[in-house]
Amino acid sequence: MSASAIEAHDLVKTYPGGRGRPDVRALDGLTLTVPAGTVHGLLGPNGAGKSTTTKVLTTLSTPTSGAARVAGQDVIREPGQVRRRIGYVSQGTGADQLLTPRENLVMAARLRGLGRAAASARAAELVDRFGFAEYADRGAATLSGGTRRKLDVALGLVGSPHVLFLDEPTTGLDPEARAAMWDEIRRLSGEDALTVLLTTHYLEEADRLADGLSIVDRGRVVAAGTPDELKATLRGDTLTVDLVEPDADLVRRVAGAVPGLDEVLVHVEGPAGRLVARTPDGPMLVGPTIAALQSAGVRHGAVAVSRPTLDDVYLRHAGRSWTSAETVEVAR
Ligand SMILES: Nc1ncnc2c1ncn2[C@@H]1O[C@H](COP(=O)(O)OP(=O)(O)OP(=O)(O)O)[C@@H](O)[C@H]1O
Repeated sequence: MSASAIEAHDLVKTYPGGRGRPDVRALDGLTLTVPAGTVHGLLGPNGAGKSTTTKVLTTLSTPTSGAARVAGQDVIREPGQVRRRIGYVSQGTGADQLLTPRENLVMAARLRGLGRAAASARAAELVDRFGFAEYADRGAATLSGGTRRKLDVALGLVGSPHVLFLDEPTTGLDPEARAAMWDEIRRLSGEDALTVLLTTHYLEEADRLADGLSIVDRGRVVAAGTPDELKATLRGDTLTVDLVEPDADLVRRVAGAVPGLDEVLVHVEGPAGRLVARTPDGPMLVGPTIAALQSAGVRHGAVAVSRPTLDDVYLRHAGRSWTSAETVEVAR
């Protein structure tokens, strides 16, 4: 296998709009390279094109144009070869709730063409590796959400893939189960030199887990690199001021007039609000910003200066805020 486990070049995928509506360009020239043995995060908000990318790379969907190779094989010309080398864990559970985890694993192994004895051995290996011994012979429906999701991942590994695709592996899990899943994914990639491509809309997940990241917006990769590299592209600090019953227009006007405050965002949710701005020197700007807000009669709470986060990176590259794309307004 080449050093890249996934190479996608200029992928375009167009869906018919239907009823006279224009076509939907779900992928608009998406290019992606994932080195073998790494965890790569495809990060983007709903509708960015993450699932469509995964479908093309797992051969479930044919691109309108462009090319891609996965585990050294061409997804369009050699889809069968690609499928033999990958595992895919979709958003919904792949486990049969009427079977036990062990029976699910055996069935998946049999479907992959393993004989009875080999399938049982593979299931036992995965039960052991995922620490399922206690649950292995209970109905899958009785498992906790986190354990069920781990079973999904184990099912994705039955065929000993080179590349594992995880579509939103922790959506719907509580924080503890999410952290356990992160540990599992890290362990998997470390132990087996497995390449993992995971889609997520959790910035924290991408930051903690991914060796490399591609930020996807409107069907294109708008920024790529390690989480630290991406954050390092932003110089300066983020200044955040909690607001009490704010007048968004007034706050935007006042903050926008403070020299040195850039990319001022005002986010209002019910009686609470938040001012977020970028600045080359956060500590120096706290005083002038608070003075300006107070002299305009704006009531505020906590003030914080922080180093850039992936949220800021996304804002810079996609031109809109991550956490509240619909509610945030940008003033420049
Ligand atoms: N089968 C389809 N027919 C028409 N449009 C589609 C189809 N599948 C996806 N789309 C559209 O393509 C765009 C990208 O969708 P996609 O599901 O890839 O995004 P996503 O980033 O995975 O979002 P989510 O996090 O919601 O799964 C969206 O505008 C979506 O509505």
